[in-house]
Amino acid sequence: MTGIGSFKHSSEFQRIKASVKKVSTETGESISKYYSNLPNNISINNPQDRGNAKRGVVLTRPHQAGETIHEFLPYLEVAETNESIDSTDSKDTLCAHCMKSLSVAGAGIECGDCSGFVKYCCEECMDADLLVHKVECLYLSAFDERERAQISCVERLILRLIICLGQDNNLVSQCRDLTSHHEYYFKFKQENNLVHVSPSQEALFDATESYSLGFLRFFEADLKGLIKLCFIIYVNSTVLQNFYEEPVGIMFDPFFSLINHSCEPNCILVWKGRTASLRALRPIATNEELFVSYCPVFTPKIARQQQLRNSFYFDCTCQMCSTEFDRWFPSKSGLGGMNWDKTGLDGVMIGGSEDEQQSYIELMQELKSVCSSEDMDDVSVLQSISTGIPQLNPEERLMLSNLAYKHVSVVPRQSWPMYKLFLLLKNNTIEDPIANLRFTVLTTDIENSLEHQLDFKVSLGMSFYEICIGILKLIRMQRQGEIDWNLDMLFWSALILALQANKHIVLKYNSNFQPLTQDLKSVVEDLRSLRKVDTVNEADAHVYLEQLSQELGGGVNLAKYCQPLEKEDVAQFNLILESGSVPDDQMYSNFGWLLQI
Ligand SMILES: C[S@@+](CC[C@H](N)C(=O)[O-])C[C@H]1O[C@@H](n2cnc3c(N)ncnc32)[C@H](O)[C@@H]1O
Repeated sequence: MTGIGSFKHSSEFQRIKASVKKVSTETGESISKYYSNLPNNISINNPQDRGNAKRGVVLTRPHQAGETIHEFLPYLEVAETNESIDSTDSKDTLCAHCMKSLSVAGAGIECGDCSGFVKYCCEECMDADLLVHKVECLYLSAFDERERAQISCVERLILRLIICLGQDNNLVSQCRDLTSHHEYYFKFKQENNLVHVSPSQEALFDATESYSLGFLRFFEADLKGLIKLCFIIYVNSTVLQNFYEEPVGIMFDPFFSLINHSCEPNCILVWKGRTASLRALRPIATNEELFVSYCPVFTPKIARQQQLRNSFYFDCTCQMCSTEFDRWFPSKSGLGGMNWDKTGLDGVMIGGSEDEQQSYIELMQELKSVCSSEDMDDVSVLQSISTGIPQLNPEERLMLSNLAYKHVSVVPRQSWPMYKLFLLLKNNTIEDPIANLRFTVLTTDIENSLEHQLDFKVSLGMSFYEICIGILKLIRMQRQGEIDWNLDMLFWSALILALQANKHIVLKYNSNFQPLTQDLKSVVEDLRSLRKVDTVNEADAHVYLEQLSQELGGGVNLAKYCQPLEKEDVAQFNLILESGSVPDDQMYSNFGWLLQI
């Protein structure tokens, strides 16, 4: 690695400075020529009907539901290194180049110069990343270890973008005209806090000031350009997910940045390891514009709108946002739903009963009591209800269980607040395998039914590893005499869960939708391969799960969760496997017993 002194005398340093300066001003010209490597089934257009949306992406030929529209390696990716952020059990340290889980892909090589902050799975990955990391490393080395651990992956993505600009003129041309909304920052600064900004925007503006000054000290580049680059990343980067749809970092890609938002998207990005695959969620016609969702679709309407306004600076006018009531708070009749007041948690039921209105209001008030603090403003309250997963104390847990029990008979189980309750209870019952499996089933069932309703694969949030853990923990408890359960019922439900997980996997990863019987066959095959393990012991089960996690694309270490399996456990699996398949009419009707909260 070169030292900072020689870097600052290098031509690379000068190129970066010149590129940042160039990015600071827009050209307003047509950008298509800078995207000449796009496949010919997509093209960039200028939508007329959505205010300042500028460009969008359209299809040049029809696509079927499930069809791959475009596969690409994101231009830039950064794995999350700050362990306190969104940390989930299944997450593992990722290789900074290929993004594979280090415990799956290899022992791990650390970059010595930044004291192991950046890790790789092998020499090849380290070499492949060298061109960017050698400059990144100089930047990171200026911090002590404690400070470095606090550096967010957003800041690192901006840093990597700045470095890449010096190496790629085409990227400079692409970035010049990307939507960034950095003008809001300058307006806020110039008008001396007169412009209304939310607390989260203010926090972002403060972070921008600190990032851009740090970059200014290091690169001595144009400050306006550096600030614009921060906003290019805020507005155009996307969360990087592992197979289980858990956030593991962020990515930026100039092509993906051109796709506009709809709360009823017609395409979705799915991950196969490092490869991003853009898939049609429904049939899309020639000249139809592509839309992804910038926020989780299954979120209350006002929370979605606030998120879009806050982070992307536009008012969504899609169909889901234009309905009179919020579709995620439906009446049991299916003909109406709640319309929430924008400034509080008061709402009126349109086309449903008063009881339903009362239930929804009570549910939201109680969710507010566990998810937000007293001094939050209305925007933050809504955001925290929709995104927060607080730790519940035993009284709160009991309160939420009773609440779910009380209201499930009044409002539909597939409504958003019921889902939120089950999700909170699922996340707060990790120590109680039975309750945990029960709430996993409940959330999964709702996600699954949404998938059918919407023709849209929402984050199922359910995964093979959760099921494996759930089943194996229960088997162990049964064996140790801690529970006395009807194993038939347990395994039957577990198998159905596994079938649903498998269905999700098949839908996501095969380009054609497959009939149910196919899914069924393949999951039974999967479970059979578990049975095939001759000596049933922990190591074999680990090997099986590790193979599975490798097939599924890295980023997760399934084996960590495996519980020892013994012969009699496998015999129980056999019972189910020998019974063949689950009849269709049982697929979605076997959860009654789990509803006894
Ligand atoms: C990732 S960019 C999408 C590409 C952008 N249209 C362009 O031409 O650069 C995100 C920005 O596009 C605009 N945008 C995206 N979806 C929109 C929509 N449904 N309605 C209005 N503006 C939208 C907003 O300004 C948003 O901040």
